[in-house]
Amino acid sequence: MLENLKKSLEASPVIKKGDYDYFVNPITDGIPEMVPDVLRELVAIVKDKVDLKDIDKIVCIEAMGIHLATALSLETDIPFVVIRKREYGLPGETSVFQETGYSKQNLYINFIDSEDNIIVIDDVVSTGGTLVATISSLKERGANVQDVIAIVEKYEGKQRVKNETGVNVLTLAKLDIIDSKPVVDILV
Ligand SMILES: O=P(O)(O)OC[C@H]1O[C@H](OP(=O)(O)OP(=O)(O)O)[C@H](O)[C@@H]1O
Ligand SMILES: Nc1nc2[nH]cnc2c(=O)[nH]1
Repeated sequence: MLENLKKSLEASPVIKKGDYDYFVNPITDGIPEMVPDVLRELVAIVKDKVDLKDIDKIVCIEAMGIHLATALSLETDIPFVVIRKREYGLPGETSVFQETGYSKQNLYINFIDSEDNIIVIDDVVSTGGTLVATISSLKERGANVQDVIAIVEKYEGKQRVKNETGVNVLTLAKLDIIDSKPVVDILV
């Protein structure tokens, strides 16, 4: 299963962001072009693995969670909300400090209500900084974070998310960068 995803991840160029090895792939960057069949296959697996019947909202993180949430929303008719990198200053907005292996910035949460039953979908969990901060913030708002999905797991971030939030992230592929080359295992 997911042979196309494996091939695509293995073909990812690796660039440097400071000391950080950053892989470039359609799922995580939108370049090279995303093949619709791969996206369909990912959504089919998420639908199969996650109980979506009581989910009020799919929540994704700008930018590279948006195409995943869109595809899942079209397949399930569940609405989605984007955690943005832009501040709106709307009533009820909360900010989250996001730190990755190569960046630091604020994210802004709007229109996720107390008691909303949500799933979070993102492209990659690496250091876990993004998901730890967003899951904690969503819980503080009173949302019930039923499931969290990241298509690719890199480094030890998934374990960090588990340790710091208690949430198990569903990941479909593990990618390590060894000698500047991606090494990939499919997990489902
Ligand atoms: O586990 P972490 O180390 O926190 O890394 C994961 C995050 O890094 C990327 O986001 P980025 O802020 O680069 O934004 P993008 O989606 O716009 O590429 C990715 O989309 C994840 O949200
Ligand atoms: N595309 C991409 N996104 C990331 N987010 C965190 N690490 C990475 C990475 O290596 N590549």
